[in-house]
Order: sequence, then structure tokens, then C-alpha cells
Amino acid sequence: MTTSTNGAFDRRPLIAGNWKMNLDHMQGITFLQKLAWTLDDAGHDFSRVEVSVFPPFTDLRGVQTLVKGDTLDVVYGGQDLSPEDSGAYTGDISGQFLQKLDCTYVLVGHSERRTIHAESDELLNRKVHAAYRHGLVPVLCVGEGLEVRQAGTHVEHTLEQLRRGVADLSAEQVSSLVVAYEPVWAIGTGEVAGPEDAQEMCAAIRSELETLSGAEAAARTRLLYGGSVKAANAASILRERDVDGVLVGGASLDVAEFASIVRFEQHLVTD
Ligand SMILES: O=C(CO)COP(=O)(O)O
Repeated sequence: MTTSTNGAFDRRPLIAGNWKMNLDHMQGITFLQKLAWTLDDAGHDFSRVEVSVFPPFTDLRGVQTLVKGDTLDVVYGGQDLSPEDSGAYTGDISGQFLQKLDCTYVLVGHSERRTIHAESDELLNRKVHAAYRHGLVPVLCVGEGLEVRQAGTHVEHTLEQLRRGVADLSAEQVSSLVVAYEPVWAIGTGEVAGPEDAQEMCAAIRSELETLSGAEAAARTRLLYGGSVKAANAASILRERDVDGVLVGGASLDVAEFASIVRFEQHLVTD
């Protein structure tokens, strides 16, 4: 097995850390500084493997200042955005504000938004369009719960979320889109879908995008796996042909662990 045969490397791998509701703005800055030093010390090549963090909204201004001031190669994004651009939407955050903070990405439809905040596919589609309106790349999260997995209908279920989420996108938008497959039963549980489960779903997602937007766009879309990713299992998941990155929760809050995931290529088996 060699790294060059992995289809993932035709697309630049993306290692993303979703901090969720952890790390206040002071802790976030300290964490990011340590992460950047650790990756620099390890000689990490950011042009080869992209690194993004998703801090809470209140951290983003500090993150922007640090990334600009120290010219870090780490990129970042918001964990959510409003489908609207401005107005009487108390508590919501416009994509316009995220763009002003130099965010590259924004998460849309994380399972915790879908379940805790009952966000519908229709709403998430509006959020995806709002992201593109403001020059942000949406990371659209999809994935099934345990009952759906047990019923064996996980592929249809996830593809339905995908179709609704990407409705009315142009092929060009789909080519820059990131889709994260996060089976809900594997999030924060220590249960990890096997590399073959991640590949099965990512292949199905890519094939669906091909049908919707054409082969050229679908070949460019980056597909991530998320759910109990750790340094110990990241390389085997990232070796799969259609998996182009990982979206990491708990393990992204530990500098050494997350840096080790970023450096997954060192753990790949080569002939
Ligand atoms: O939800 C996740 C990332 O968005 C995954 O969380 P864990 O890595 O903690 O399972």
C-alpha cells in the first residue's frame, strides 16, 4: 500500500477540529498558539494537509488576530450561521460577520444542531446558500442515528439529507463544498465507524453528487468522516479512497492528539 494510490490525495486532505462549546477566547488563543508551535516543530506542510479549527463565535475575533499577527497557516470557521443576512434575529450570527472575521469555513447542520435545535433540511439548505452568499465554504454535516443504522437504511437516509441540503447549488458551488459524514451513534461515544463504513458512505455521497452536479464537480468535493476520531484510528480512515479528511470533536481539544491526527500521513503504511 502506498500513499500515492489513495484517491484522497487528489484532493487536499482537510483535518478539522470542532471545539463545540469548549475553550473560551483566552483558552482558545493559548490552545491555537500551542497547536501552531507543535505543528511548526514537526515541520508540518500545510500546503499538503489543510488544518482548520471551529471555535465558538466569541473566540473568532481573537483567533483572527492571532492568525493574522503570527501569519499562521491554520484556517478557521464558525460552527453555525443564520440563513438571513441581517435584521431582527436575536442571538443569530450572519455569514457576513463571519466573512469579516476572515473565516474560511462554516459548519452547517451538525447533528447537535439537527437534534438539540431541531434544524430541518430546508433550513440547512438556506444556511448553505447563505454561506456561499458571503464567500464562506459550508461544511454540510450529514449522518444517521442508531435506529436508522440498525434498520440498515443509513445510506438512503444520509443521501436524502444530502440532496435536501445541496438543493439548487451550482456545479461550481458543489465542487468547493465540503460534506462531513458523521454517524450520530459514533459522536462522542467512543464508537467509531470502521474505515469501510466511512468509505461506503463517502462513495455513496460522491456518486450522488455526481448524479446531481456532474462528475467533474463531484470529483472535487471533499468528504470528511467524523465520530470518535483519534490519533490511533485517523490514518486507517483517511487511507480510504473517498475520505478526504476528518472532523474531530473531543480529540481536537488536546494539542498533541490533534497534531498527531494532522500528521496522519506518518502513520500510513507504505511499502
Ligand atoms: O461531532 C463531532 C465533530 O463534529 C465528533 O465528535 P467526537 O470526535 O467527540 O466524537
